[in-house]
Amino acid sequence: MASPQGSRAPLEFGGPLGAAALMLLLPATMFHLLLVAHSGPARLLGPPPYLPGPEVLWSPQTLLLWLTWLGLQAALYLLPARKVAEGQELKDKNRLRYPINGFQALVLTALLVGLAVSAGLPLGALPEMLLPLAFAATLTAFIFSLLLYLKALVAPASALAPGGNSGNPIYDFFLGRELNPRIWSFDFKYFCELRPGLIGWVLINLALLMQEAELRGSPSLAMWLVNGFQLLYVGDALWHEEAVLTTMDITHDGFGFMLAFGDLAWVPFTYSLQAQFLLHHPQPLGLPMASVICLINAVGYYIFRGANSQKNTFRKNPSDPRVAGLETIPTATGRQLLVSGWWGMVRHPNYLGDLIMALAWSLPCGVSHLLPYFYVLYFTALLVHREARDEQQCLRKYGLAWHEYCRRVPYRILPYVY
Ligand SMILES: NC(=O)C1=CN([C@@H]2O[C@H](COP(=O)(O)OP(=O)(O)OC[C@H]3O[C@@H](n4cnc5c(N)ncnc54)[C@H](OP(=O)(O)O)[C@@H]3O)[C@@H](O)[C@H]2O)C=CC1
Ligand SMILES: CC(C)CCC[C@@H](C)[C@H]1CC=C2C3=C(CC[C@@]21C)[C@@]1(C)CC[C@H](O)C[C@@H]1CC3
Repeated sequence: MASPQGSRAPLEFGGPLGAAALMLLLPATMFHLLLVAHSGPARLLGPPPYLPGPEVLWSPQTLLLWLTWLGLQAALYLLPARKVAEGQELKDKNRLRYPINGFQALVLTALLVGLAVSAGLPLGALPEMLLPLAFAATLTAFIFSLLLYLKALVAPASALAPGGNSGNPIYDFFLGRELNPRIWSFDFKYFCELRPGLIGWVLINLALLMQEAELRGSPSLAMWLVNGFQLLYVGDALWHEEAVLTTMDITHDGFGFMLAFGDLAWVPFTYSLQAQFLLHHPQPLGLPMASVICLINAVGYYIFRGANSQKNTFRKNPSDPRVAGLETIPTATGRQLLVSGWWGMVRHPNYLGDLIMALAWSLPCGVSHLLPYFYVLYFTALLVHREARDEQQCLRKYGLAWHEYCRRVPYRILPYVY
């Protein structure tokens, strides 16, 4: 099958073999983490304490709960939005429209959960259901990716993604064939990227905090910090929801197993690992250390938000007074590249800020275990790989101008190191 660009796009993620391995490895890693976080020794690299049987993983009630959650988030997505944004220009010169109501969905979910808890909903029971819930999410991701793959068979060539159309079914199933699969105006990829997984993550964190309060009389300082930091991160992502429309996930990658599993299962069940760890392995944390950790998170957030906002403002309106004074490099596409400000320090200052925050989320868990640092390790690998993919795409887009940018700003993420 020809790629939509006419010539075949180079294979990523190790081709079909790499894709097949990742489809097994990613769910296995997620279940391993969920099991190990509960166990006494909590060894990241050790064997899981036990292998759960089908009776532990599978429960129709949990599947129903998970589908209700997806249904609730879909209903909130369909509510009137404060704004409707246009996406990047597509190959057929059209632009898709996206509702900007993610933050509203977060607030409404919080209100609904608050009401349900005050009416007696035992949210503290959620941590006991993480394994079957993660199984339901993984199953949903597999079935959903299969339906997306089939849907792409009848999609016009102009709707296909540049990457996920190699002709190898395993690779294409993993990467995703259609760029923006939709039914009417409901955009599946955009919905999944920001709603059920991200909001589910903070809900799981909250349930872990409530369970800790039940067990120990009150939540620990470490648990408060992890909850607060990650709520800030998710709230920020939903507040700046429009920015996701320019990420490679929306503009370049198809919607397949990688993103469906990543969004629906990986994010809520592994990104909540620190809070899971703290519930079962309470860590003493004094105020001086907590203040240092808050400072680290604040520095990370300052860089992350400063860099993202500077680029978004510049891309929307280069004459905006907040960015008009910055030095730029012209490119043959007519777009410019910032070469001073945050984007003149390293080529991915937003990744640096994100990584500093990742560290701050793990530090409240102490230094006795490696497990809570899984996120830092995984995230470093993800961002290094993502940065390399982005470089390739920028090189294709901007050619010589990108070479000039790399010459002027030689470091990728960490000044003078990488
Ligand atoms: N928590 C998580 O799991 C994850 C978090 N993230 C976070 O999401 C955010 C978005 O990340 P991501 O989509 O990867 O990438 P970026 O937001 O960094 O966007 C990269 C794009 O920015 C533009 N760009 C690059 N350099 C310049 C420059 N000097 N001047 C102007 N524009 C430039 C290019 O696109 P163009 O020129 O076309 O505008 C490039 O393709 C980041 O903050 C990241 O940390 C990302 C992945 C996972
Ligand atoms: C399962 C694999 C390991 C890969 C999964 C990748 C996904 C988990 C991530 C791909 C890009 C993402 C982005 C975010 C969350 C993680 C995923 C979905 C954000 C929404 C996180 C908050 C930021 O402010 C914006 C991010 C955009 C990209």
